[in-house]
Amino acid sequence: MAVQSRLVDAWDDAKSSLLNRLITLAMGYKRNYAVIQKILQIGYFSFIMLNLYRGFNPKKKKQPKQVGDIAKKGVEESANVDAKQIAKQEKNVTQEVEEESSGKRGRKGRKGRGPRVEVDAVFFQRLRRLLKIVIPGARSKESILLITHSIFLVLRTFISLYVAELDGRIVSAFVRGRTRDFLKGIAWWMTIAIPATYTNSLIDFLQSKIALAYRSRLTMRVHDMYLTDATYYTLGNLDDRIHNADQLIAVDISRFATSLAECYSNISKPILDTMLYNYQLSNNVGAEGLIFINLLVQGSAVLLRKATPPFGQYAAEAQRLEGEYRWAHSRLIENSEEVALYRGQQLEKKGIERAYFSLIKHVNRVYRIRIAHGMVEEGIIKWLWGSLGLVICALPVFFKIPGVKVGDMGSRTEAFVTNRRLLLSSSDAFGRVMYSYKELAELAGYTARVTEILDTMEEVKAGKYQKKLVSAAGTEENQAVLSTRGIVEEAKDVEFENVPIVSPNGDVLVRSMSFKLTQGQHLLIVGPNGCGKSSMFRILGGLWPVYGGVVRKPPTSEFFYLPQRPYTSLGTLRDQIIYPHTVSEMRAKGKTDEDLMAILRKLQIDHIVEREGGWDVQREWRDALSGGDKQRIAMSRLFYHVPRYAILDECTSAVTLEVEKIMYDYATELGISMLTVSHRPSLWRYHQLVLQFDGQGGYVFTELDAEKRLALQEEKQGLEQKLLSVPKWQERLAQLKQAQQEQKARSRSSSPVREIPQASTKAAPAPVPESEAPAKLDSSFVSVTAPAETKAANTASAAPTPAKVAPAPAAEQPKTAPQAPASGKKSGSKGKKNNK
Ligand SMILES: Nc1ncnc2c1ncn2[C@@H]1O[C@H](COP(=O)(O)OP(=O)(O)OP(=O)(O)O)[C@@H](O)[C@H]1O
Repeated sequence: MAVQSRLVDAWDDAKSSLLNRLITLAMGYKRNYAVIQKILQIGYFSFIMLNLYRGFNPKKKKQPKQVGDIAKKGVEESANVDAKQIAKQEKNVTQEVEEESSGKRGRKGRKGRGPRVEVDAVFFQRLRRLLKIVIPGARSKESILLITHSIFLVLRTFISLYVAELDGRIVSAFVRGRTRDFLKGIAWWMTIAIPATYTNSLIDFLQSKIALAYRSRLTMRVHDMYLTDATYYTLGNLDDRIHNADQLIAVDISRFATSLAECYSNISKPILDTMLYNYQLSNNVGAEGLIFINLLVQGSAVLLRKATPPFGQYAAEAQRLEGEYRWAHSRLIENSEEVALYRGQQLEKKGIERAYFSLIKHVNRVYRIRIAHGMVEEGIIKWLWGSLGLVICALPVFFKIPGVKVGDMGSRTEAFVTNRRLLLSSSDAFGRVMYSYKELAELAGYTARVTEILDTMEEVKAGKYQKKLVSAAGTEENQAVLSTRGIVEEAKDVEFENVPIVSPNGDVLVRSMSFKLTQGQHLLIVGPNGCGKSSMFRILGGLWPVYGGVVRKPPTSEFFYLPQRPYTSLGTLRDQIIYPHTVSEMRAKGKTDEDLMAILRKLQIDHIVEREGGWDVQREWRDALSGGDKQRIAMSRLFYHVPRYAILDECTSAVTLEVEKIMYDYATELGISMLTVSHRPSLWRYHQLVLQFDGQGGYVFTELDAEKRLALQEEKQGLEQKLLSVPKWQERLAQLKQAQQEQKARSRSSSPVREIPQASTKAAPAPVPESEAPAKLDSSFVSVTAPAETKAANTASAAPTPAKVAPAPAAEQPKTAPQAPASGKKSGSKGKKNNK
């Protein structure tokens, strides 16, 4: 019993001491309420700031090997690796490039196999790089716009805070029935509307201006890179990474700029709003409840974030597919004439629709994902957090909060309305921070696309290409060629010294080429299709890399290129002739329209000026001029610029021999050295040197004796024509032999045999010049069957009856063929029948 009573006493003591302590704690809490509130508020805001900071600066994850890394090794460093490794590596690069272009990557990219598109350290690293471009300095136009924009964003938040309080006052005046206060409140409401509406409109305006300014900065930077060093060419021809640079430059940069500008106001303002509204709320309802509810909100936000699909990845993929679809259309427009003449629209339609449906399939998939995600998102943000908010607003009414007065119904209504408005604004702001995660993910997608083009251009400019290589490129011998780089030196003459000709896909067309062309000499380049004739020009023009040896040449400005399909620029007729000069450059050069007219007159195309309506008429010259006109306009460019060297790549294929002669004579007169690719023998006499490719990797560089070569060519053509007749003559010979055998057989079986006098039975051999005869015909051949068409011809011919010895088929019969003497009597039955 005693023990029990002792235990009860001890328990009572403990209870009263705990109670005392709690009372002391509560008293202390009440006494220091203001300080505690401050500490809680500071702790709460520090926590929010830390969370935000961590959100924007995630830990750097170990980066997977990117395609670029592999590619860097692909061509450049592969000399140090054995052939097996190269083949394997090449296969990987090819596979990755193929996957990239066929859009198979999808979420794989997230697992580290492809370019990452996530809101992570890589994204912020890329974004920082782009921000340096779009906001180049603190005093730049963009900074000033951003600061002004930020000021108005803050102003709007303060206006909202004031409006929340005003709203409470108006409702309170209404509940209390105080007409004067109510009207005063309404008057303020109307007054505040003026700065509020102005601020809102200005925020939208400034946001658009910022987006435009970002776009311009980035576009200018990309143009600077894209339109120098022929990057627009190398990007498409020597590298496989960028398939639609036009889409990237024209559309993706714009989307990035808009998204970046939106993200700023959609993230910075809601963050500021959340802080200010929550601060105000914590003053009104106490920091404790707010912290508790915010912890719940933070927890659900983390869940929501985890459940957010990779929208950035989806945005990037959608952009890529948009680009493919657009490209399919632009290809059709570019080649509309060819497609129309082939009636190839059905096939083209299939291709275009394939691109379109790939895009639509992807967009639909994203829409479906968005439904589920949107439901979860709205359920949490709007409904769950909304109800929590209502609980917070009611806290001062149901719980006694130190320092917060709960007055009459009017004050309670005022407090509730104000808090509810604050809470709505706060949850809206927090919701926008949450939604902005999605926008941020999309921004990550655009950032990745824009960074991709910048990175690729930088690498391409530095000579690092990623291209699907031909299988032959993997051989040890070819790798040795691909792994080195040659030297380009400036010189007066053109000289190749042991230079390999290599196509961008690693095909070694000629292992080592050497030749020299001094100024004033003309070089003819011949060889079968695809042997590397134009490739040599591309190396000479600096478009393709030099993989070895030494290229000595004058600067690129000393060369002028005339292709088979001349380029027509946008602009006037004058612009076509002076391209790539501008009119002011033309004037500075001391040239006038009369000079241009003189050039056109020389090329017999001066009538075009009047026909088209003068020098200043603008047209789509590609369609307005015929093929020959375009080639002559291109020639006029040559005579306007008068370069030291002209590269003529089948540039006279559509003009007459007369115009061709005028062009070559005039170019020679002007001292232009010509490097011509042409299969026309008529051009030989203008060249002293010839570079002949054999199409097997070999070549001959020698002097060109046009007369001798033309004679040889003629003889060769004659022989080739004769050789064409050989099979027919052989067939004929076989017929004759067979006829002879039949004749002999018949003569042996018939008795008594009437001897045919030898002289009269001798048929003249077919009238074949000796050189053409495949074999000497036996003179005893008589009365054999002629081919149908010959028989008809013979029947129609005048008497005497033509020989029954069949001549060669009509088409093959030489014009000088003598008539065979008649021998109708000895004709076989078939011959007789025919003669009837
Ligand atoms: N941009 C490119 N990318 C990959 N390969 C290319 C590229 N341009 C040309 N080639 C390849 O290089 C090889 C040589 O091409 P090139 O244009 O020099 O031939 P060519 O001798 O001028 O032929 P043709 O007489 O038909 O014009 C061809 O096999 C071609 O497929």
